Amino acid sequence: MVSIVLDGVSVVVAAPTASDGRSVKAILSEVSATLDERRVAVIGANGSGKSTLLRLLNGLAAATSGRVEVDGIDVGKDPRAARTKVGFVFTDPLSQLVMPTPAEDLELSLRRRIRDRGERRARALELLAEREIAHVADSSVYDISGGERQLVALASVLAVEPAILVLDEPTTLLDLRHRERLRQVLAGLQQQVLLATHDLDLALDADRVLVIDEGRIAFDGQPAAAVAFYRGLMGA
Ligand SMILES: Nc1ncnc2c1ncn2[C@@H]1O[C@H](COP(=O)(O)OP(=O)(O)OP(=O)(O)O)[C@@H](O)[C@H]1O
Repeated sequence: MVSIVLDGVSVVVAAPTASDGRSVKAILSEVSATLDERRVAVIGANGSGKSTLLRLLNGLAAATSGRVEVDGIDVGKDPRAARTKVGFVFTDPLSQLVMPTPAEDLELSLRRRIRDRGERRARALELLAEREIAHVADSSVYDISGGERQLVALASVLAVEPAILVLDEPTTLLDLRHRERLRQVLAGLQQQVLLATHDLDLALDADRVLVIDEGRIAFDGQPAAAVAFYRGLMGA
């Protein structure tokens, strides 16, 4: 399995305050982990640093110190190469569906791989059919449901066959049926999957779970133990 290496990673940002106007805030502090399991979940309180950790993998966030590596590529040195390895699915799929219809969005993803327009369209429809959403191919992305949009975003990201799939709170906007669909899809993927979630059932599907607390890894291990630890941390 592809590996993700976080080696002493800190992310520090300027956090101006009324008193000194120049203080800084550590969003992540000295985070180290080598992740080579197929399914890794990251859980933690709001604002603990989960999204920032995920965004380090494709260079959307930059490490202030330490090293981030995906599939042997140093993200800090070559974020462009890292982005070819990492597919990113955001909580709100509308933030990443850039074309008017699902079919066109997939065709855009496929443009470098399939030059012929007819072939590209056929492949786009095939990929939508694989996700059981072929019926929305030519609808406006604004007219389809949030669950359908999430599946379109996933299909578009997977169309370029990334080695690693990163998802930031992918079930937040989904009803129970779409959430189950997404869980099944994730379980069947060949890619390494790293996701941040508040959905503890989704975390329990993982092979390994990191609990982030105030920018540090507070627990790293088996899902059931990690969820129990997190519940304790939350006083729940
Ligand atoms: N570029 C930035 N500049 C300043 N503060 C930031 C920046 N990025 C993130 N933060 C802050 O860092 C903290 C961690 O944010 P992050 O989005 O990583 O948390 P999270 O664990 O994903 O939270 P949630 O569960 O609410 O989505 C938050 O307090 C956030 O406001």
